[in-house]
Amino acid sequence: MLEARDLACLRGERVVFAGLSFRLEPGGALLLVGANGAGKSTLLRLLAGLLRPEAGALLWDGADALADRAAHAARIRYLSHQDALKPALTARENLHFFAQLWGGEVAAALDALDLLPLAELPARVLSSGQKRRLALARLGLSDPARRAPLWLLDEPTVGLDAASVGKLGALLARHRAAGGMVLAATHLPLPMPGAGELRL
Ligand SMILES: Nc1ncnc2c1ncn2[C@@H]1O[C@H](COP(=O)(O)OP(=O)(O)OP(=O)(O)O)[C@@H](O)[C@H]1O
Repeated sequence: MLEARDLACLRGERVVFAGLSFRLEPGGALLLVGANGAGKSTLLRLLAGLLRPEAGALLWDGADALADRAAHAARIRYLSHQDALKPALTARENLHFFAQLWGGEVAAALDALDLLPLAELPARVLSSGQKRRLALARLGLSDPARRAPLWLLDEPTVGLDAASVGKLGALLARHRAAGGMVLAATHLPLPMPGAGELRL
């Protein structure tokens, strides 16, 4: 279980948020909402272990989640605003790189976001929505032994068409049904039935 207790975070000299507490149980999901600049991306970066909280604690099963960075990295998948694709590699090769780290079936992960017809194209020629789909397809990788329970998604549906939003919804539902958790910052509708809302 993930628990944030009284988290505070500074960017530059400014307090972005303080006194932030929430819990997320296996199978749970939380939508991060708030105006531009409210701190949604900042919170996701903090939860990913990329920023230190100024105050408060982040706990995983009751223990300091950030004490062991490698252990924390293994339990998360973080999708930022950037798609983190290698432009010269094909869609299939981009996923193959991550499959070597996490395991999983590249073809099935491509298929989950309807990318098999585009598999042999270099990432640089994909449209922006297709690039986002390829970034999201990484979530479909990993064998059960290396499954990362906590997915941190920053504006996952930007640029996606309605069919792709539905496919992402199916991926999120499968993850949660297997006990996974999702935290997603978004200004757009995201199909996550039963998700809580955290307003920053
Ligand atoms: N490296 C930085 N140095 C100083 N301030 C920063 C830095 N990064 C972000 N900030 C500030 O922190 C605040 C929160 O930014 P953040 O990107 O978390 O907002 P957000 O809620 O994700 O916004 P959006 O909806 O526009 O994506 C903003 O005021 C931003 O200017």
